[in-house]
Amino acid sequence: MSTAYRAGFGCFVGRPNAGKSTLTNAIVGQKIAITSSKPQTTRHVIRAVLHRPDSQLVLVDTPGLHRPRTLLGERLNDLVRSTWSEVDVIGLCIPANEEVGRGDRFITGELAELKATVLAVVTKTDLVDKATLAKQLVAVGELADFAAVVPVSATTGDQIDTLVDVMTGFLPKSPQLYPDDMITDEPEAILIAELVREAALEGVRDELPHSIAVVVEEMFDEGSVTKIYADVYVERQSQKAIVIGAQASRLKEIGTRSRLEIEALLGRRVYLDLHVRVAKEWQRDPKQLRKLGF
Ligand SMILES: Nc1nc2c(ncn2[C@@H]2O[C@H](COP(=O)(O)OP(=O)(O)OP(=O)(O)O)[C@@H](O)[C@H]2O)c(=O)[nH]1
Repeated sequence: MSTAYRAGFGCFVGRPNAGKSTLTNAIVGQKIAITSSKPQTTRHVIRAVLHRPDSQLVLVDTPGLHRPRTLLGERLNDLVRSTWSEVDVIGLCIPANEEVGRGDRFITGELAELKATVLAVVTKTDLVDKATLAKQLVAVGELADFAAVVPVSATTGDQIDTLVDVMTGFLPKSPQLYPDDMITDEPEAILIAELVREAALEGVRDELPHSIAVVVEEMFDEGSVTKIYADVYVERQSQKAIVIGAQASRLKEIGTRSRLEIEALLGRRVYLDLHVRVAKEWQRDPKQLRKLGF
């Protein structure tokens, strides 16, 4: 008996910090989506293609839906909604260690309008004991009539395979969508920019994540080394000083950290040159936004 091939798009949604990016990484088994301990850092729609003998799940990474305060915020929300309307299966992520709240209810309401199959994913199960998890599964089940409720831990890998099985089961019968060897269709430059941005964000405790943007200006191979020239954009002169640090110590740290990640991504030695520039109020300026890829 032959089983029909299934293929389609899936994505994870949920309030900021719900664990969407980490989950995507755990599923793909490789660092593609960018995680950070700060909320709302996922910006670009990054597809990860998950191959199985009889199925192909194309994961689309969306930024968190949030109250738009700037033009950038509005664009992000538009991006989220347009992504949601294109996918076949949506995993609503709700952390096991935080009570179901208004944010979850808001997103659940938005999802009800869509054609996609919606399942709930209770994330970060490693952070709670069994009794707490059981209670959370009940609370999540009461939120809506989900197609399934799957508890997972991206950190330990627990139930990750099960989640993929469940999501794949909801995909439509379809021919393969992408070639076998494809993991992501995101241009390398954007992944690299995101790695630099992630490193830049790590040390800046008091700044909003949206105040930093990174653009790879030039990238070429020279012998065995890939040379990359990237601009780190901040909004204000004072932020520039913070990113650079005393005697450029922070900038060096950002460079070292992201260079190692980029070398791992490309599998080559990398020379990375970072320039910090002030793009005043860039979050509110449509022209700047377009230049930075939004
Ligand atoms: N212990 C534990 N921590 C997790 C797990 N998954 C994610 N985290 C942590 O939770 C935080 C948020 O994870 P992200 O994957 O960046 O969350 P996100 O939903 O993509 O966040 P936004 O980009 O803000 O929407 C990070 O500090 C992760 O390390 C998990 O399974 N276990």
